Amino acid sequence: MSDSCGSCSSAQGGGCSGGGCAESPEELKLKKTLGRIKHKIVVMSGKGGVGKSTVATNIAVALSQAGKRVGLLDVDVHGPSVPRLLSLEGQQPHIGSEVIEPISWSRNLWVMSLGFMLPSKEDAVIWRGPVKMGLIKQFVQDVAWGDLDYLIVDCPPGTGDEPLSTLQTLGQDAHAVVVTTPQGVAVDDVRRSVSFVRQLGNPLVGIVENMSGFACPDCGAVHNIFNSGGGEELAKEMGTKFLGRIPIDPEVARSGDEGFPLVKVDHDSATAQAMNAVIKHMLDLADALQENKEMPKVDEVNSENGRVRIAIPVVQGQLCMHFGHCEQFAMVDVDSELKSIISTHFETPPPHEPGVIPAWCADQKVNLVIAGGMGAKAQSMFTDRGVRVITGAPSLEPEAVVKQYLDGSLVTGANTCDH
Ligand SMILES: Nc1ncnc2c1ncn2[C@@H]1O[C@H](COP(=O)(O)OP(=O)(O)OP(=O)(O)O)[C@@H](O)[C@H]1O
Repeated sequence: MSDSCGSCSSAQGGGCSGGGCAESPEELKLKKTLGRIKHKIVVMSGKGGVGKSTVATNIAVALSQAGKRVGLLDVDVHGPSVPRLLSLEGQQPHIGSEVIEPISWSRNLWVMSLGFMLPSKEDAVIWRGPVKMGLIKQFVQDVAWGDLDYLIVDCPPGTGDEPLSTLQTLGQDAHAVVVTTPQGVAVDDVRRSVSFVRQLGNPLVGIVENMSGFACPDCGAVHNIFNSGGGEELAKEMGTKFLGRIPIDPEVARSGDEGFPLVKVDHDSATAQAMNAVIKHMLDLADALQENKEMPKVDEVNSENGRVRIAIPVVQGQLCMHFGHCEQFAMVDVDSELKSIISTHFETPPPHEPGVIPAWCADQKVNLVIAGGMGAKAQSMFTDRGVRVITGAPSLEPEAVVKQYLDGSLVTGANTCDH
């Protein structure tokens, strides 16, 4: 068995043929299911009770109201609350010999939750890690989700088995949304969640600050009774997007208790508008994927005997969102035929002056630059030297960015420096 086979599940199950790993029927089934889902969004939080399930449910409902085909998966094995939030308590999904039918909430929103499987809502679930991990995989692979525009996953809080298993099952193109409240402790926990997502190499959509200010039921205005802005500061510090603030609103709690998500029953209040502003970022993912289609494929980029050098500006070991302010460039050499990384080394660029870095990159035999933001002038200077440019890449470790680029899962957002 080759070294690279050692960690694969086929090898561990004894099914590796040695000349390349044959995928097990389960792995093929999972791949097929995931191949029919355009966007996977995992809603996480560092801490419990910050409104993660409320946000996940409202995202799913709002996307379905926008005409998208949506699946909502509640993998909070210790406190599944989605059935209550959608008035689906007591529903029983049909379990066939090969598939489980999700519960249909509307014409284009389907739901699966462990809550449907428990005999009563008082039942506690005491399962160890491997059982929970198996269950999460089964909920993705064995549920008849069909063709979806979005699968929204409500994860338990923290950075334990369930979020790990969820992201590993859904794959490297699953995006994370991290929910926090403005308080310091929650913000610290979120810092851990963001690092966790990055370590796994998954992209983040960004951070939502829930329970931020108070929406007065009498005058409709939002009052900042406690601190707010912690989530926004953290997003800035961690180089990710701030998706917006949602105030504390008694209507959110009431509509949740009654099983009608706020975005279904209210379109005009400050809170409904705040939620819709957050959801707009999920809708923008589709546009980003569209832009991605224009991305040059690795075999369309200039190369030297099939070896393409990709330069990524980095700061503190991760892609730097501002091209001109990077500390170093990671030079990642890839085999354009095998679509694999050959080697990575780091180079310190000369001081940033207009035109200097494009010339220096060309001297370093760079064929492609993948950056967060880059001005139009710099882009054309690269192009003039035969160096292709991709902008709007996420702030991840350089090899994680290149792996996503090579397997076609790199999702680019807005060019953060488009002057
Ligand atoms: N913006 C808000 N305004 C008022 N109440 C809210 C708001 N967001 C959430 N809540 C309420 O806070 C409580 C906790 O919310 P929710 O269950 O969504 O949190 P969670 O982070 O998913 O919790 P858990 O850690 O238990 O999974 C619920 O009663 C919910 O109705």
